[in-house]
Amino acid sequence: MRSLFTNIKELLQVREPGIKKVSGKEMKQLPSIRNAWLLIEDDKIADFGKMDAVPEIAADETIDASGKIILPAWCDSHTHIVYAGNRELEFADRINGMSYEEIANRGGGILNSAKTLQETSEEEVYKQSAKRLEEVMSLGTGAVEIKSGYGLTEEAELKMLRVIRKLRENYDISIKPTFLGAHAIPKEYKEKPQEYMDLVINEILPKVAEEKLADYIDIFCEKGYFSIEDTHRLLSAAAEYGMKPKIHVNQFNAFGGIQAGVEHNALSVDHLEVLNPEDIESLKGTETMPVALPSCSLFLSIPYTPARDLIDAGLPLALATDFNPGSTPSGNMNLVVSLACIKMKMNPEEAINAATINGAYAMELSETHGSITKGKQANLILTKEIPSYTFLPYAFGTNSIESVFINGKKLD
Ligand SMILES: N=CN[C@@H](CCC(=O)O)C(=O)O
Ligand SMILES: [Zn+2]
Repeated sequence: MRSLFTNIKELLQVREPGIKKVSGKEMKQLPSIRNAWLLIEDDKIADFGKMDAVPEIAADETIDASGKIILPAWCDSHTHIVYAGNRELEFADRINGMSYEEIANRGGGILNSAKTLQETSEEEVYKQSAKRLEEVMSLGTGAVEIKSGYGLTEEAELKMLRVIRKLRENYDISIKPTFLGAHAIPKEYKEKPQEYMDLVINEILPKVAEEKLADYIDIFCEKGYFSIEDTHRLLSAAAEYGMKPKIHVNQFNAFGGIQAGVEHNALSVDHLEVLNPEDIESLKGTETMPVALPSCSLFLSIPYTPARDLIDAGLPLALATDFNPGSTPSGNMNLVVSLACIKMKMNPEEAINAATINGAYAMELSETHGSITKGKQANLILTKEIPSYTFLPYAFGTNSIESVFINGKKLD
């Protein structure tokens, strides 16, 4: 099947093969072709160029994209899409003055979601999660990472990871699974947290590895959750199974989480709302991608990741949603890109790079996703008629997407 797009107002994020990520000043560059054509063949990008030099092409269908922009689908490298139920009651509590921390301390928060997930059947968790996955695909997401972490028992963590596996089997979208057993300390381990770490490392992790249920390891390295020592221990154990770290650090406190991640060659360090100059220094010269989650900052009214400090220091930055029931009940990458511009002072070019090629890097997908490159997966966003790509983050409440193509297929 060959589909030809013609008269594309602007074809965005056009790159040669081999670009894994963009950093610092490069993030300001968003290569594009104005008045372009694009050919997709089955699930891949076959060719593209300028309309004034369009070759004779025998296509099965031709789509006139006059006035419209085409860009690569979003790459969302940090989500918790698999969960059960919701936490709208805690949302109301927060409106009435309780903090996220206070809610967690009274047994709510992650433990609340874990209880619900433990009590929900695998089929039902799948059903609820599939609905969310379909929603984010329709919003332009073409590759996604999904974490466990609302199980917190062997049975429930494996249940979550099997749901992720089933989503991978049933949906034509790249999904990268991450094991986040160390997301919170269950109530029964409150006085003996080391025993919970023993359970995660000695019992659950080997089963996850045996069933090949996760590519990555994650931990919530935060005061009141897991320490630097826990982080070193878990990441060392996971390395034995070939699982690379993608870890939650510096959400509320900066106490060495980034350095721990970098020491273990983390693929990404995520959140980073609270950063000190040493954190930025320690990321320089590494292969670790910093990941910002601005919808979480919006929802919890916490600081936004200081994107300018990171980018101006020459570092790369990726943007992701953090879609989860407690801190970010939204998987909308379009909103993330808008917030990055409005609240983090990222330029539209930087935000689009962060949400495409750098997001792909944070899932080890930059060879196949994240740019308009010959041979890459045909994962595309076709916009409505819009004045420019800056209109996407500018019109933050508007749906500017006309259609989404994943692996060459247009979503219904
Ligand atoms: N911070 C840790 N984990 C999730 C939120 C968990 C929750 O509140 O359910 C996050 O990334 O924001
Ligand atoms: Zn998260």
